[in-house]
Amino acid sequence: MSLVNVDSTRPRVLLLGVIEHAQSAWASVREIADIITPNSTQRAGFLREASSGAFDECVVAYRTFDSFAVTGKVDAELIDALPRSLRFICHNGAGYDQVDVPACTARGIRVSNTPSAVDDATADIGIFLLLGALRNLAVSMTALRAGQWRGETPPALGHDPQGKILGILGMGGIGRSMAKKALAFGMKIRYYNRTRLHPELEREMDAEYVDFKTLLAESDVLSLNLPLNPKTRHTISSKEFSRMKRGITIVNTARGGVMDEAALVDALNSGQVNSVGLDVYEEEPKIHPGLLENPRVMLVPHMGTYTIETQKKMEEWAISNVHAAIQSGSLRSIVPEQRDM
Ligand SMILES: O=CC(=O)O
Repeated sequence: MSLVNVDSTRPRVLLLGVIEHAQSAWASVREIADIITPNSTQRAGFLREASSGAFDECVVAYRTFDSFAVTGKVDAELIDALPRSLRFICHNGAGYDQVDVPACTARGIRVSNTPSAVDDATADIGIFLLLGALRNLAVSMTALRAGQWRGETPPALGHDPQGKILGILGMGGIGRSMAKKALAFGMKIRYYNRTRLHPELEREMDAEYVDFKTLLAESDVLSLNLPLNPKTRHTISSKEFSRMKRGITIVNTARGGVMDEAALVDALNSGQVNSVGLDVYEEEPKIHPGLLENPRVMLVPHMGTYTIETQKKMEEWAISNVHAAIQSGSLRSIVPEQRDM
């Protein structure tokens, strides 16, 4: 543990990860709280450090997606090692599948994420992957860099987005941003979500609400925009692929685990899925070899929010949750599962 200028009357904040961009927002936290950072670099050490009392009296933890490398999942075991004083976990990211929310709830810890800050950047990558997968750009981009122009076997002709049905599975902020951008490419929007959108929002995106089976059956392109949790794991697997139009294109900027990667490889190999654009993988940073080998797969390494502007926005949002926790004992954006807490 390292700690600077400790004042026992000031609240303590546990910093899990690094603040890269929002330095002035973070400085304002430093003014009102003592910041504690772990020395450990892997989970076993972190658990020992936590159990030794190094983080005692911390009230809030700020965490980044990359802090997973040090702490592993924020699960019951980790929470048990953390001090009883901890009341809030402020996650920097929209997706919070690294945090076991029911385990936090059981210990009275409230969790926040950074919704909406990520919407545009993630949808932009979604559109890039959608166009890239429709146009089979992975093949020619790789060939060009290898000095082979379009390659020995030039890519098959691609498809235009105009007039195609884009099915959006999960119509939260990213799904809605994806819909608006896809409209500009002349796509027709259908969507399925647990709760139907307000009619005004549907009109804004010219989006038609359909059931899950219809979405699978009618989409030319399917975009996955749903969060990963135990209920959504492998929402798309062999049965679902078999219900899709043959030759469909799929884009996933959500989480790898919402789609069964092994079943996806089979569906690509059989031609049931024509092409795919992926930003996320089931076991990042490992990628299924069947995806790496397949030229009809367009891959980027989880870069949905990887822009200076968006990273800064996300940090500022997560820090605003730390502020709210310290100053008013509440959170700006508590995760939906805990809204009644
Ligand atoms: O993947 C990015 C995020 O969850 O914000």
